[in-house]
Amino acid sequence: MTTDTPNTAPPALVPGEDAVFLDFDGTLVEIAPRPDAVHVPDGLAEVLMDLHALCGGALALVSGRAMGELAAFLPRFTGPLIGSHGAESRGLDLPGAGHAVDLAALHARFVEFANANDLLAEAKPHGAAIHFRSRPEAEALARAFAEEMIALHPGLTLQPAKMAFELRPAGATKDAALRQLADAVPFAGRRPVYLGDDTTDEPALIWAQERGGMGVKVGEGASAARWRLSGPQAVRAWLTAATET
Ligand SMILES: O=P(O)(O)OC[C@H]1O[C@H](O[C@H]2O[C@H](CO)[C@@H](O)[C@H](O)[C@H]2O)[C@H](O)[C@@H](O)[C@@H]1O
Repeated sequence: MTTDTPNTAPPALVPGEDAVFLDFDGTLVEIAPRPDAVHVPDGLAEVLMDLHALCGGALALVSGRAMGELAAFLPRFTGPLIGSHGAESRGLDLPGAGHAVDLAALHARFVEFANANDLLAEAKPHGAAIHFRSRPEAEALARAFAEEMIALHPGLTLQPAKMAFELRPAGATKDAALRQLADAVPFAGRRPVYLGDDTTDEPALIWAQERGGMGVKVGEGASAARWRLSGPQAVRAWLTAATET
């Protein structure tokens, strides 16, 4: 259930006991006008690598982004990645998602619609997204298009995002991926700590708390998380502090 999260900063991480799961956009890095315009601050990969080591390898990035993009944004982070909402991963024993969608045709249709309506199409390895951040008034138009595409592509489902509508494989969710990993090395026996900013993160925030861990909502908005950090800068400072103790 989504509730109003108190504006209470989480207590310090305990790297010897915690398993840390971090969303990317809006959590580790600030939201940008376009998906390819995010700024990754100097030193972020190094902090993540330090914390990954302190946590005995139990730190993973968990994103709706394509895994290859995550890797490209953070080339010096070599730890586990979960991309495309759980449909793909690196360094983890996850099955990935299967579907029978003609992605080339889907991507072409998204580009055609975006060009005709001054929107932005994002081709993803397991789906696609239509972004309306540059034209907020086009939200209903973008949603109608995404719903039309869903109806034509069984196996994909609608994933509302920040100023965007995505199509992702049904069943590929962040919390489903984490449920499959939680009892395996190096995460087993550790307290899950999940940080996220978006609706796609809510089930994972709830999952972490149900397992006796911490859910940390990043930024404004209602959430089921018990803890909150004000934005990516506060997240980075909180993570950095955990590497300095
Ligand atoms: O799960 P996340 O790591 O939070 O990724 C969610 C989606 O993030 C990206 O879109 C969002 O961020 C963009 C850059 O800040 C922004 O321009 C856009 O409006 C946001 O929706 C990404 O493009 C998607 O593929 C991710 O699923």
